Amino acid sequence: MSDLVIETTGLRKEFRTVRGGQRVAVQSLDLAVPAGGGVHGFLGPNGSGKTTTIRMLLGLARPTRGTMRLFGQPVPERLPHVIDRVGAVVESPKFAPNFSGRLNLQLLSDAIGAPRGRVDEALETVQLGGRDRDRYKSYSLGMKQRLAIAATLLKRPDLLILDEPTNGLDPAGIREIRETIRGLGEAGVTVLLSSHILAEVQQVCTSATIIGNGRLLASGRVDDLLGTTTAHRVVVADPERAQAVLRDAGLSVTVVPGDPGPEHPEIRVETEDAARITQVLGGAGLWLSELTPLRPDLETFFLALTDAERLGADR
Ligand SMILES: Nc1ncnc2c1ncn2[C@@H]1O[C@H](COP(=O)(O)OP(=O)(O)OP(=O)(O)O)[C@@H](O)[C@H]1O
Repeated sequence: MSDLVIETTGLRKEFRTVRGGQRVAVQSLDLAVPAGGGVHGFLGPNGSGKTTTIRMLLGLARPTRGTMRLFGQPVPERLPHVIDRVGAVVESPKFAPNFSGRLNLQLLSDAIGAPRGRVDEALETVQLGGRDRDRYKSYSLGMKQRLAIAATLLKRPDLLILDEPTNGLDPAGIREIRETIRGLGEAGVTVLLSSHILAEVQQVCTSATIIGNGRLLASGRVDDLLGTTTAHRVVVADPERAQAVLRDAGLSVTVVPGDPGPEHPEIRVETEDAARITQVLGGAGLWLSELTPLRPDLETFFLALTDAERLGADR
């Protein structure tokens, strides 16, 4: 029994262009999303092949080459056997505009024969904020997106695939969707969350796959991808003396303009050993007002990877 919820091997998709040429949207993609719940980011710049990959997994597009498995079952061949365990929001779902969100869900629930109470349960999870009896057409984009997620929850999926669910939302809408997704991951649902907004995804994902030009660039736990802290930011009243003292102790130090400005410089010390910094400064009678571990964020990591990919592609 495979412990991967999603597994693709050598996946490739070619499209024919109108001029009779060929566009490779996905090439040799090995995607592995572990079972056990949590949010897996599927990250890549616009046009990198995320939607195409998701469409193939859901049987909406046919791969040119390669194999795919959902819950260990080969798809699309065995898709009918696993599709009940999969919820997906890929394109804007079609709801009846003049019916309430609740009625829309009730109709869907009846259509799939879901047990009574599922509609309440799904609405509870996405927090429609008491607007469930209002007409769908009066909903904000964020509410429409939350209703779409609620619709997928009617069958209590083990795997939820969300393609850019925060596209077009304002910061408050993004935060609400993020909290919903985080809650689902914590409740044991495995979520594949595609996005090109990295800062956003970093806050909810435990693991991630990064693609560029249809190719795998990196995959793994977010903590492992980013590595550990290698430097600290230090704020002290006398940065000049602090620099000298730290350098005398053999530490590598750079001075960076602080926030609110260059008149409040901060010191960057290239060590993961926070205790050593406090010991050296304290020994010289210099007291820290701030000590912050610096880690690369996913955005920096992603841009470095995808820039390298772009440079490679231009060659
Ligand atoms: N039906 C199609 N016919 C031709 N080319 C296509 C088709 N669908 C996608 N493509 C191309 O395949 C590439 C990958 O597109 P895809 O939509 O999968 O990327 P994406 O990572 O989801 O991007 P985005 O973040 O913009 O949604 C793009 O170059 C796109 O133009």
